[in-house]
Amino acid sequence: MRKPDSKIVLLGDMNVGKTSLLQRYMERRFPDTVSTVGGAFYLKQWRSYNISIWDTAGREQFHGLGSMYCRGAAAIILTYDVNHRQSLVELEDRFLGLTDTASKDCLFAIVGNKVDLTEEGALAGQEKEECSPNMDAGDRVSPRAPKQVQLEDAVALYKKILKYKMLDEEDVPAAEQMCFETSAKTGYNVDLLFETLFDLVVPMILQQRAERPSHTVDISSHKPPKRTRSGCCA
Ligand SMILES: Nc1nc2c(ncn2[C@@H]2O[C@H](COP(=O)(O)OP(=O)(O)OP(=O)(O)O)[C@@H](O)[C@H]2O)c(=O)[nH]1
Ligand SMILES: [Mg+2]
Repeated sequence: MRKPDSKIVLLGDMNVGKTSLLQRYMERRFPDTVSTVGGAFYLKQWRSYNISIWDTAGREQFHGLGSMYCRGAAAIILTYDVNHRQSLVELEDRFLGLTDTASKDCLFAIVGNKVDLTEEGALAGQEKEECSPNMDAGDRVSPRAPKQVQLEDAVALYKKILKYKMLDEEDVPAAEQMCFETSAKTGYNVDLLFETLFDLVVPMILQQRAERPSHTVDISSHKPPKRTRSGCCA
């Protein structure tokens, strides 16, 4: 297997839907999930590049592994549940520090999942998309409530992250481009999320390649050393 060209990591509290988002994108379905143990990864070919996408465990007991998974990451998806404010708070309190091992120019996306459970999601007609024949989880009817976390709260967190990382707003993608509301259940915005990130990491891959010292020796331009009379090389 070829070494991945880039790495994207999903972080966030348990139960916010990290595994479901990844399965929705990679397998185009919404299966029953079990709480992740440690981590797992998928490999996605995007154009001619291999991108690894790491799913991590949100459970407290696996917290120590988070920074290991983030090592060298080109992008991190910080995931919360729009129906649980605390899951957004946890991103700042518990997960942001884990990203210190990521690449220095790491991108951040902030993703509020489970919008299908909100009144707003229902009004936006997201239920229509979910009637797929492959639906095998979550097809129970859920009571709807107003969203507990607004998109502006995610935008505010994005701006805090830039400060924490000492990044200039002008040098990174705009908050509006990097804050998403999704539903792994209906598929709402899931392709947009992953594919926006893939398109943003490709130039990073190209830049890394350009900066990497070349180990290739051009033998056609190599001249053999001149021989001296004594037979030693000059
Ligand atoms: N209604 C709805 N339920 C969802 C959505 N995404 C995930 N779920 C449900 O939420 C529960 C947790 O989903 P997971 O994907 O396992 O959550 P996780 O973030 O991977 O959790 P950990 O692995 O423990 O960190 C499951 O019952 C999912 O079916 C969504 O968009 N809408
Ligand atoms: Mg999981």
